Amino acid sequence: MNHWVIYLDNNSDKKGFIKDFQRGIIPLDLKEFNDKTGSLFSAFTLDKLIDEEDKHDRKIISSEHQALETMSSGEQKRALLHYLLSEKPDFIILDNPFDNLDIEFQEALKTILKDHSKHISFIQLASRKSDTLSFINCFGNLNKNIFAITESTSSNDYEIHSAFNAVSIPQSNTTYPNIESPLIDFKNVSISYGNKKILNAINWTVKKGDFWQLSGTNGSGKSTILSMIFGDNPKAFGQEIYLFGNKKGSGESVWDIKQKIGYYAPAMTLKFNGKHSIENMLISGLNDSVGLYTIPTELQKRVIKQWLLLLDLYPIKNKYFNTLSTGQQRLVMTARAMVKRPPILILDEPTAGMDDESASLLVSLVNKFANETDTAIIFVSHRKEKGLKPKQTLDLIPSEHGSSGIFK
Ligand SMILES: Nc1ncnc2c1ncn2[C@@H]1O[C@H](COP(=O)(O)OP(=O)(O)OP(=O)(O)O)[C@@H](O)[C@H]1O
Repeated sequence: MNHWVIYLDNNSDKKGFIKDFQRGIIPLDLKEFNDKTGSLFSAFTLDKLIDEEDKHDRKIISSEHQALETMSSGEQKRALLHYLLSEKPDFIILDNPFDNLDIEFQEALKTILKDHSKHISFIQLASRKSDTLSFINCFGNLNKNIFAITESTSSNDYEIHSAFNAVSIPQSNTTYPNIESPLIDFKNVSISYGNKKILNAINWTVKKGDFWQLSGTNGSGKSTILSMIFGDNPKAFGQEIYLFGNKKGSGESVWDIKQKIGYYAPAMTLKFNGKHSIENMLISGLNDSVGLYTIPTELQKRVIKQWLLLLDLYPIKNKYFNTLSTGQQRLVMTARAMVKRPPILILDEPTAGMDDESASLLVSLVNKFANETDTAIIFVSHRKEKGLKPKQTLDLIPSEHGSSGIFK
């Protein structure tokens, strides 16, 4: 039985390839899949299922106890795989299956896939060569929408970039009066959902200029922590959580808090599918808006020009953001979260789904933020991202009493 890996890079038209495949427009080399039934294991399928469950108020893969939407990424992927396998397709396309998964769950997923590889073919779409499944026996790559067979490849060791050296991180004209340090202070924070204990007595202080990696296995509570800082998770109220010196829930609106935090998670990119130029995308970061509703000032334009030069995008500043490669889009979005030089920058799994080269570029940019500014950075990731230089790590270690925090 054949199992394929198809390597993706910044030029790959993955969406187009998947769409064509589903419509039966299949490259000649893969014609063994003609007239076979296939399923798609991807973030896109999950979003569709969540939407459908929501709209029709019915469980498709939610369990008795929990809605799909509230599950952690690992739990969602486990539920999705279980559901797809139960439908017994001839093949499953695995779209970057290990994104957002911790090592432990990656291993569990590899075992499940290997067990099923005896009777189901897998087509793995992989941005990282090191993710290649052990039982893969056919290799290809995708350049734009052209598929080609390649030699079997062992994982590549990507050179870490030290790009962005020519220009310093630009200043901003946004000011933040009365910012108290510590910026974030969790005192003995414990959170449960019903009987399920999620966080157990977390004590965590983030100060000006800190560079944290927040890590932990799937379901350990990383998003829960972020939602208590950046979101309006009602579980935060009644806890001893201080943001910029104020107790959470004591008057400051979520909007007040969001103004002082730059935030980027890859899912946000989908919101920007209109016709926004790269320049306007960055300018809109100064105003925290999706589009550009006010005419930018000369000063704002000057600041953004520096950012465009830094990112080496100045010559194409008028190009539409949605025509850029995934890697370039991520760089722009990460910079966009930083243009107002916020006291806190949160990057939530920013390298998920990126190829090795673009991930190393993004890592370089984030290291530069840390070196040249006093913004406190919180980088959430399961991967030990090669080249990333956080000064401290908060690792969430789950137990039946909820996750406790270990500092490294
Ligand atoms: N509204 C909710 N109701 C019930 N359980 C919830 C709810 N929100 C989160 N959980 C549970 O809390 C636990 C922690 O979830 P969280 O999303 O914070 O983990 P995570 O570390 O971010 O995981 P991942 O890396 O997989 O995204 C999970 O077991 C999740 O199912």
